[in-house]
Amino acid sequence: MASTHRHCTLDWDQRIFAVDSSPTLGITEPFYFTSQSNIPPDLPGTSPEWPMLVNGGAAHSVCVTIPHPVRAARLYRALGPRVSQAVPAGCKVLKLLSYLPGDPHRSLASGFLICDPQSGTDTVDRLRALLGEHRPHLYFCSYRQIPGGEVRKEPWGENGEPMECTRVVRVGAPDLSPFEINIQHCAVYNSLDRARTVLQECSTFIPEATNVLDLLSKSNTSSGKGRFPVIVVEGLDATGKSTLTKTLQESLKATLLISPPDCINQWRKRFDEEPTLIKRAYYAAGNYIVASEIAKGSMQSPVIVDRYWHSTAAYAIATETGGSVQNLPSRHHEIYQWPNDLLRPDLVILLTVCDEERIKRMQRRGLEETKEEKELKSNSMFRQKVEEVYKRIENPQCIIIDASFSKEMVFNEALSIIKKKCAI
Ligand SMILES: Nc1ncnc2c1ncn2[C@@H]1O[C@H](COP(=O)(O)OP(=O)(O)O)[C@@H](O)[C@H]1O
Ligand SMILES: Nc1ccn([C@H]2C[C@H](O)[C@@H](COP(=O)(O)OP(=O)(O)O)O2)c(=O)n1
Repeated sequence: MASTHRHCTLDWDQRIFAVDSSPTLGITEPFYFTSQSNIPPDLPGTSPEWPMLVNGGAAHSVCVTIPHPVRAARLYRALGPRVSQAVPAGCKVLKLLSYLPGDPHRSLASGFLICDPQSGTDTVDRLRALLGEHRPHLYFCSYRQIPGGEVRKEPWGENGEPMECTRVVRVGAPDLSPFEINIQHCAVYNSLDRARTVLQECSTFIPEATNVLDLLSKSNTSSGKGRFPVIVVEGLDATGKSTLTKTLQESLKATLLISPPDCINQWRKRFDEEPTLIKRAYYAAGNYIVASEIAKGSMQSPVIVDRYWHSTAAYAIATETGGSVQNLPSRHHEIYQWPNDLLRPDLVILLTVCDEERIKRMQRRGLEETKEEKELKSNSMFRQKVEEVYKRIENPQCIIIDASFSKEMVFNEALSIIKKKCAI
C-alpha cells in the first residue's frame, strides 16, 4: 500500500471525476466528467445530459485530499454518515472518485457527490458548517447547469468563498475503471506485505493492530502444506458451512480450522467498525495466520477450513462495487487471482442455497444478526454479487454444491467430491 499518493491542490482541473452508479437516480453506470480544458484525446465527450442537474438541481463534490491512505480512509469513513445526515431530505449522496488520467493508481482520491434536486442554499450552508473544520483536507466544488445546457463548476475558496467558474463536460468511461483500481488499493490484499503495512500504519490509533501484527510475526505464514488434503468450505451466512465442516471433521478425522482464527477473533468487532482499507487488512492477515495453522495441521491429518480467502475477497469486492452484478470487475480480472504468497487449499467447496431457505435457516438458528447479515438479508443485489465473486475467484476455483437439500445429502455430495478430487 503506497503512502505516496499524489493529491496536489493545483491539479484539480486536470482530474477526471467518476461518480458511482445509483439506480435510484437513474445512473445505471458510473458517470465521468472533467474540465472542458482537460478532455484527453482518448476520452471523447459523451452525452451532455447530467441526470443530477435536471430541472435546476445542483450538485456538490467533496474530495479528501490527504495523501496518507490510512488517514484519508478514516476521514472519508467518518464523514460519510455525517454528510448524509447533514444534507436536507431529498438530497442523495453518491460515491465519488477523482484521479489524474495519466496516473490513476497514485492519484486516486475518494469523495462524495451530493445531489440536491432543490438546489437549496441551506445545503451549501450545512455542508460548510459540517466540513469547515476539515477544510485543509478537502476540496469542494458546486455544479449547476446554466441556460443553454452548459455545466459550470464553481470551486470553493480557502474560506469557503466561491471562486471562478469553469466549464465541465461528461466524458466516456476510461479503459481502466477507477472503481476497480480503488478496490485493488483499498479492499483486496494480494500479499501479506500490503496487509501488514496497513496494520502497521494504523497501529498508533488502533492498538489491536499491534496484537494482530504480533501474532502474524509468531506465525510461519510462508510454510507449505503437509501431505494431507486441505478442504475449504465457503458460502454466504447460514448456507450450512459449520454444519458441513463439523460432520466432515468427524468423518475424515480432520483438523477443523476457521478464518478469522480464534486467536484474533476478539478484535473482529473493532476492525469491522473501521474503513474498508483497515477492516480488510485484518481479514487478510487472519488468512495468513490460518495458513500457518493449515500447514501444521496438514502434516498430521486432513484439514477442513470454514471460510478462507474466497470470503475475504468476495465480501470486499461485493461491498465496494456499486449497483448490480454487471458492475463487478469482469471475469479473469487480476482481482480474482489467489494471492501468490498464501497457502492454496486442494479443494474449495461453495455452498449455495436459495434466499428463502437461507433466511429460514438464519431465523431457525436464532443467533444475533450482524449489520452485514442484515444487509445480506435485505439486499439481494449484494447477495448476488458476493456469490458471483465466489464463483469468479481462480486458482483454485470453487466447486459448487446446491446445499438446499438435507444435511445428509449435502454431506454425501461433499464427501464424494472430496474422494474424487483429493487423495483420501
Ligand atoms: N442442509 C441443511 N438443511 C436444513 N438445515 C440446515 C442444513 N444445513 C444447515 N442447516 C441449519 O441451518 C442453520 C445454519 O447452518 P450453519 O451450519 O450454522 O451455517 P453457516 O455456518 O454457513 O452460517 C443451522 O440452524 C443448521 O442446523
Ligand atoms: N476468511 C474470512 C472470513 C470472513 N470474512 C468477512 C467477510 C464478511 O465481511 C464477514 C462474513 O462473516 P459472517 O460474520 O457473516 O460469517 P460467519 O457468521 O462468521 O460465518 O467476514 C473475511 O473477510 N474473510
